[in-house]
Amino acid sequence: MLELAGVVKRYAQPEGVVTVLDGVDLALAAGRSAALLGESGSGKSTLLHLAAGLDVADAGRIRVAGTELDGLAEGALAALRRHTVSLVFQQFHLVGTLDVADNIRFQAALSGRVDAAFERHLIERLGLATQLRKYPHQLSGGQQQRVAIARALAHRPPLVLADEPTGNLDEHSSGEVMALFRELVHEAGSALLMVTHSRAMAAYLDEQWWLHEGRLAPLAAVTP
Ligand SMILES: Nc1ncnc2c1ncn2[C@@H]1O[C@H](COP(=O)(O)OP(=O)(O)OP(=O)(O)O)[C@@H](O)[C@H]1O
Repeated sequence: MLELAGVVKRYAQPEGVVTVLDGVDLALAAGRSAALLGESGSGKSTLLHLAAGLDVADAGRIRVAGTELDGLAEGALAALRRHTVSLVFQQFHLVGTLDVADNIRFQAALSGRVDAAFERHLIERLGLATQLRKYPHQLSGGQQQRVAIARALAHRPPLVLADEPTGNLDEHSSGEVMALFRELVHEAGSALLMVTHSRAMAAYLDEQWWLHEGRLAPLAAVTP
Protein backbone atom coordinates (compact mmCIF):
# COMPACT_ATOMS: atom_id res chain seq x y z
CA MET A 1 0.00 0.00 0.00
CA LEU A 2 2.90 2.33 0.78
CA GLU A 3 6.31 1.88 -0.82
CA LEU A 4 9.26 4.21 -0.41
CA ALA A 5 12.49 3.42 -2.23
CA GLY A 6 15.63 5.53 -1.99
CA VAL A 7 13.67 8.64 -1.03
CA VAL A 8 15.77 11.79 -0.74
CA LYS A 9 14.60 15.20 0.44
CA ARG A 10 16.76 18.31 0.73
CA TYR A 11 15.91 21.74 2.06
CA ALA A 12 17.67 25.02 1.48
CA GLN A 13 18.61 26.44 4.89
CA PRO A 14 20.54 29.62 5.73
CA GLU A 15 23.66 27.48 6.39
CA GLY A 16 23.31 25.68 3.04
CA VAL A 17 21.41 22.75 1.60
CA VAL A 18 20.45 20.16 4.22
CA THR A 19 19.70 16.56 3.25
CA VAL A 20 16.88 15.59 5.62
CA LEU A 21 16.02 12.22 4.03
CA ASP A 22 18.95 10.40 2.51
CA GLY A 23 17.67 7.19 0.90
CA VAL A 24 14.63 6.08 2.87
CA ASP A 25 13.22 2.63 2.08
CA LEU A 26 9.97 1.37 3.57
CA ALA A 27 7.27 -1.06 2.44
CA LEU A 28 3.97 -1.26 4.28
CA ALA A 29 1.40 -3.82 3.16
CA ALA A 30 -2.37 -3.48 3.50
CA GLY A 31 -3.47 -3.96 7.10
CA ARG A 32 0.01 -3.24 8.54
CA SER A 33 0.80 -0.44 10.93
CA ALA A 34 4.18 1.18 11.53
CA ALA A 35 5.41 3.76 14.02
CA LEU A 36 7.97 6.32 12.95
CA LEU A 37 10.19 7.63 15.74
CA GLY A 38 13.21 9.86 15.74
CA GLU A 39 14.74 12.87 17.41
CA SER A 40 13.21 16.29 16.91
CA GLY A 41 14.19 17.58 13.46
CA SER A 42 15.11 14.12 12.14
CA GLY A 43 12.58 14.44 9.29
CA LYS A 44 9.52 12.50 10.49
CA SER A 45 7.00 15.14 9.41
CA THR A 46 8.86 15.58 6.14
CA LEU A 47 8.47 11.87 5.44
CA LEU A 48 4.77 11.97 6.31
CA HIS A 49 4.20 14.96 4.02
CA LEU A 50 5.90 13.18 1.12
CA ALA A 51 3.78 10.05 1.62
CA ALA A 52 0.66 12.25 1.69
CA GLY A 53 1.64 13.87 -1.60
CA LEU A 54 1.79 17.25 0.12
CA ASP A 55 5.42 17.72 -0.85
CA VAL A 56 7.70 16.26 -3.54
CA ALA A 57 10.85 14.16 -3.05
CA ASP A 58 14.12 15.18 -4.71
CA ALA A 59 14.95 11.57 -5.62
CA GLY A 60 13.61 8.08 -5.12
CA ARG A 61 10.20 6.54 -5.59
CA ILE A 62 7.00 6.80 -3.56
CA ARG A 63 4.05 4.60 -4.41
CA VAL A 64 0.67 4.76 -2.69
CA ALA A 65 -1.78 1.99 -3.56
CA GLY A 66 0.24 1.25 -6.68
CA THR A 67 0.32 4.84 -7.93
CA GLU A 68 3.71 6.48 -8.28
CA LEU A 69 3.52 10.01 -6.87
CA ASP A 70 6.49 11.38 -8.77
CA GLY A 71 5.34 13.37 -11.75
CA LEU A 72 1.65 13.45 -10.82
CA ALA A 73 0.05 16.80 -11.63
CA GLU A 74 -1.47 18.78 -8.74
CA GLY A 75 -5.01 17.74 -9.76
CA ALA A 76 -4.09 14.06 -9.69
CA LEU A 77 -2.34 14.50 -6.35
CA ALA A 78 -5.41 16.21 -4.91
CA ALA A 79 -7.58 13.32 -6.12
CA LEU A 80 -5.16 10.83 -4.57
CA ARG A 81 -5.32 12.67 -1.24
CA ARG A 82 -9.12 12.66 -1.36
CA HIS A 83 -9.60 9.00 -2.29
CA THR A 84 -6.56 7.18 -1.04
CA VAL A 85 -5.00 8.89 1.98
CA SER A 86 -6.48 9.79 5.37
CA LEU A 87 -4.76 11.97 7.93
CA VAL A 88 -5.16 11.88 11.72
CA PHE A 89 -3.55 14.65 13.75
CA GLN A 90 -2.97 15.53 17.38
CA GLN A 91 -5.50 18.35 16.96
CA PHE A 92 -8.54 16.40 15.93
CA HIS A 93 -9.69 18.87 13.24
CA LEU A 94 -13.37 17.98 13.51
CA VAL A 95 -15.86 20.31 11.84
CA GLY A 96 -17.46 22.26 14.70
CA THR A 97 -20.72 22.93 12.88
CA LEU A 98 -21.35 19.25 12.05
CA ASP A 99 -22.54 16.62 14.51
CA VAL A 100 -20.61 13.41 15.11
CA ALA A 101 -22.52 11.41 12.48
CA ASP A 102 -21.86 14.03 9.79
CA ASN A 103 -18.24 14.46 10.83
CA ILE A 104 -17.72 10.73 10.33
CA ARG A 105 -19.55 10.67 6.99
CA PHE A 106 -17.95 13.83 5.64
CA GLN A 107 -14.68 12.39 4.32
CA ALA A 108 -16.24 9.18 3.00
CA ALA A 109 -18.80 11.27 1.10
CA LEU A 110 -16.02 13.43 -0.40
CA SER A 111 -14.10 10.34 -1.44
CA GLY A 112 -17.20 8.82 -3.03
CA ARG A 113 -16.54 5.51 -1.27
CA VAL A 114 -19.25 5.22 1.36
CA ASP A 115 -19.31 1.84 3.10
CA ALA A 116 -22.31 2.09 5.41
CA ALA A 117 -21.81 -1.31 7.04
CA PHE A 118 -18.19 -0.62 7.90
CA GLU A 119 -19.13 2.85 9.14
CA ARG A 120 -21.68 1.30 11.55
CA HIS A 121 -19.05 -1.19 12.66
CA LEU A 122 -16.58 1.62 13.42
CA ILE A 123 -19.20 3.58 15.35
CA GLU A 124 -19.98 0.50 17.42
CA ARG A 125 -16.35 -0.47 18.10
CA LEU A 126 -15.36 3.09 18.97
CA GLY A 127 -18.28 3.44 21.40
CA LEU A 128 -19.80 6.36 19.51
CA ALA A 129 -23.34 5.02 18.98
CA THR A 130 -24.81 7.23 21.71
CA GLN A 131 -22.82 10.30 20.65
CA LEU A 132 -23.94 10.67 17.04
CA ARG A 133 -26.14 13.76 17.51
CA LYS A 134 -23.60 15.61 19.65
CA TYR A 135 -21.28 18.33 18.38
CA PRO A 136 -17.49 18.17 18.80
CA HIS A 137 -17.41 20.74 21.64
CA GLN A 138 -19.74 18.47 23.66
CA LEU A 139 -17.22 15.58 23.59
CA SER A 140 -14.12 14.76 25.64
CA GLY A 141 -10.71 14.76 23.93
CA GLY A 142 -10.72 10.96 23.81
CA GLN A 143 -14.19 10.91 22.22
CA GLN A 144 -13.15 13.53 19.68
CA GLN A 145 -10.15 11.45 18.68
CA ARG A 146 -12.38 8.40 18.27
CA VAL A 147 -14.56 10.44 15.90
CA ALA A 148 -11.45 11.49 13.98
CA ILE A 149 -10.43 7.83 13.70
CA ALA A 150 -13.88 6.78 12.49
CA ARG A 151 -13.82 9.59 9.93
CA ALA A 152 -10.36 8.59 8.71
CA LEU A 153 -11.27 4.92 8.27
CA ALA A 154 -14.93 5.00 7.16
CA HIS A 155 -14.09 4.75 3.45
CA ARG A 156 -11.34 2.16 4.06
CA PRO A 157 -8.57 4.25 2.51
CA PRO A 158 -5.45 2.37 1.36
CA LEU A 159 -3.20 4.63 3.45
CA VAL A 160 -3.66 6.33 6.84
CA LEU A 161 -1.04 8.80 8.03
CA ALA A 162 -1.08 9.94 11.64
CA ASP A 163 0.98 12.53 13.49
CA GLU A 164 1.07 12.04 17.28
CA PRO A 165 -2.65 11.14 17.26
CA THR A 166 -2.89 10.61 21.02
CA GLY A 167 -0.63 13.52 21.95
CA ASN A 168 -3.54 15.37 23.56
CA LEU A 169 -4.84 12.46 25.63
CA ASP A 170 -3.83 11.10 29.02
CA GLU A 171 -1.85 7.86 29.19
CA HIS A 172 -4.81 5.61 29.89
CA SER A 173 -7.01 7.00 27.08
CA SER A 174 -4.01 7.03 24.74
CA GLY A 175 -3.40 3.31 25.18
CA GLU A 176 -7.07 2.45 24.71
CA VAL A 177 -7.41 4.60 21.60
CA MET A 178 -4.16 3.29 20.14
CA ALA A 179 -5.10 -0.37 20.58
CA LEU A 180 -8.42 0.29 18.85
CA PHE A 181 -6.79 2.35 16.12
CA ARG A 182 -4.39 -0.47 15.23
CA GLU A 183 -7.15 -3.07 15.22
CA LEU A 184 -9.51 -0.99 13.08
CA VAL A 185 -6.78 -0.04 10.59
CA HIS A 186 -6.20 -3.76 10.21
CA GLU A 187 -9.91 -4.43 9.66
CA ALA A 188 -10.18 -1.56 7.18
CA GLY A 189 -7.32 -3.11 5.19
CA SER A 190 -5.46 0.19 5.34
CA ALA A 191 -1.74 0.68 5.93
CA LEU A 192 -0.89 3.03 8.81
CA LEU A 193 2.24 5.13 9.20
CA MET A 194 2.24 7.02 12.50
CA VAL A 195 4.72 9.58 13.77
CA THR A 196 5.17 9.53 17.52
CA HIS A 197 7.69 10.46 20.19
CA SER A 198 6.32 7.78 22.49
CA ARG A 199 7.80 4.31 22.50
CA ALA A 200 4.82 3.20 24.56
CA MET A 201 2.41 4.27 21.77
CA ALA A 202 4.72 2.87 19.09
CA ALA A 203 4.62 -0.53 20.80
CA TYR A 204 0.91 -0.87 19.95
CA LEU A 205 1.71 -1.03 16.23
CA ASP A 206 3.11 -3.89 14.12
CA GLU A 207 6.44 -2.24 13.27
CA GLN A 208 8.65 0.44 14.85
CA TRP A 209 11.15 2.46 12.82
CA TRP A 210 13.79 4.95 13.93
CA LEU A 211 14.70 7.82 11.59
CA HIS A 212 18.26 9.00 12.05
CA GLU A 213 20.62 10.87 9.72
CA GLY A 214 18.14 10.52 6.90
CA ARG A 215 17.75 6.73 7.07
CA LEU A 216 15.36 4.29 8.71
CA ALA A 217 16.47 1.51 11.03
CA PRO A 218 14.38 -0.90 13.10
CA LEU A 219 13.84 0.72 16.52
CA ALA A 220 14.89 -2.50 18.24
CA ALA A 221 18.38 -2.09 16.72
CA VAL A 222 18.80 1.34 18.36
CA THR A 223 19.92 1.70 21.99
CA PRO A 224 17.28 3.58 23.97
N1 LIG B 1 9.89 23.82 4.38
C1 LIG B 1 11.11 23.69 4.93
N2 LIG B 1 12.12 24.46 4.54
C2 LIG B 1 13.37 24.32 5.07
N3 LIG B 1 13.67 23.41 6.01
C3 LIG B 1 12.70 22.61 6.45
C4 LIG B 1 11.36 22.69 5.94
N4 LIG B 1 10.60 21.75 6.57
C5 LIG B 1 11.42 21.12 7.42
N5 LIG B 1 12.67 21.62 7.36
C6 LIG B 1 13.85 21.14 8.11
O1 LIG B 1 13.94 19.73 7.94
C7 LIG B 1 14.33 19.11 9.15
C8 LIG B 1 13.32 18.03 9.51
O2 LIG B 1 12.07 18.64 9.89
P1 LIG B 1 10.80 17.78 10.29
O3 LIG B 1 9.73 18.74 10.66
O4 LIG B 1 10.50 16.80 9.22
O5 LIG B 1 11.36 17.01 11.58
P2 LIG B 1 10.55 16.14 12.67
O6 LIG B 1 11.36 14.90 12.86
O7 LIG B 1 9.14 15.98 12.26
O8 LIG B 1 10.67 17.06 13.95
P3 LIG B 1 9.72 17.17 15.27
O9 LIG B 1 9.81 15.86 15.99
O10 LIG B 1 10.37 18.28 16.04
O11 LIG B 1 8.34 17.51 14.79
C9 LIG B 1 14.48 20.21 10.18
O12 LIG B 1 15.84 20.54 10.27
C10 LIG B 1 13.69 21.35 9.60
O13 LIG B 1 14.25 22.58 9.98
